[in-house]
Amino acid sequence: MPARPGRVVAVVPLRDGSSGKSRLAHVLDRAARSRLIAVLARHVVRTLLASEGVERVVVVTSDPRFTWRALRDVVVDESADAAGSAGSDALPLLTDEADRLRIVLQPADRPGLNAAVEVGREIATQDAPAAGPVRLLVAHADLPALTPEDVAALLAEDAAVVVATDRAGSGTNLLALDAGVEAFRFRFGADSRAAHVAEAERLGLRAVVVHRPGTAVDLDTVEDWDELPANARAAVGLHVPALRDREA
Ligand SMILES: Nc1nc2c(ncn2[C@@H]2O[C@H](COP(=O)(O)OP(=O)(O)OP(=O)(O)O)[C@@H](O)[C@H]2O)c(=O)[nH]1
Ligand SMILES: C=C(OP(=O)(O)O)C(=O)O
Repeated sequence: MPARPGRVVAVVPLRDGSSGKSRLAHVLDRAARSRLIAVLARHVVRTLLASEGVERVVVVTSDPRFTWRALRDVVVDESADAAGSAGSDALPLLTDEADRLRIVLQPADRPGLNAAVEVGREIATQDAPAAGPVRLLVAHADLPALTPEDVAALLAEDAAVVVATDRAGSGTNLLALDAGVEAFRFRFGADSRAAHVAEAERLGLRAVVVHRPGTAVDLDTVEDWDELPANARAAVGLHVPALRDREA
């Protein structure tokens, strides 16, 4: 059995519903990009909450309003039973997952992706060590093919640092890390796979690089869309299938 901390907290950076997916701006208008960001985030958060061993999910965002709207279906129980028992003017009933999800505002004076992940690490470790050490699982919010099996595979790796690369093998789509290693600096951005492995080496930690279809496919470009498995395209819904047509 891996000797890694048993408590896993997932951290999902999600900037906002308007500035992301800029590399799709030539084929999707602003409203469609915003819908796409929401669909992708919902998929990633649902997958993490459904993954064995993930205790809670912390989404760090500069737009909590957008994020709450995007994740509403995850936390609000829309079943007929819930609607019937709640009455028309009652507050909505929450799903079982609701108390395992936290949406956190990224302070304006701590901008950028790496700062967002750092905020997530601080929150994830707030109750450690009293409640036990934490394993951090950082996951980008735009991974349409991610499955609970992918998450399990990353968590099964017995290395202090686990990097799941993007399609090109140069970026980092997910990163698992013993949260107690505070000296580890997040290096998301260009060539982050190499930067994260170098960071592990600097600290004398073992790093493992993982490349799986479900972890490698993010959705930044039209080419990424072409690489998506059919079931992941279906999960994304109606907004993107027209990408090729609109480009022509
Ligand atoms: N909280 C937060 N999340 C960020 C920030 N920058 C990027 N992210 C998130 O990090 C993940 C990876 O971001 P990118 O791959 O750069 O994607 P993107 O936001 O769509 O950006 P572009 O395609 O470059 O326009 C996504 O979940 C983003 O929402 C940031 O400054 N703050
Ligand atoms: C942020 C990263 O990449 P991208 O912007 O391509 O998702 C990364 O791989 O660290």
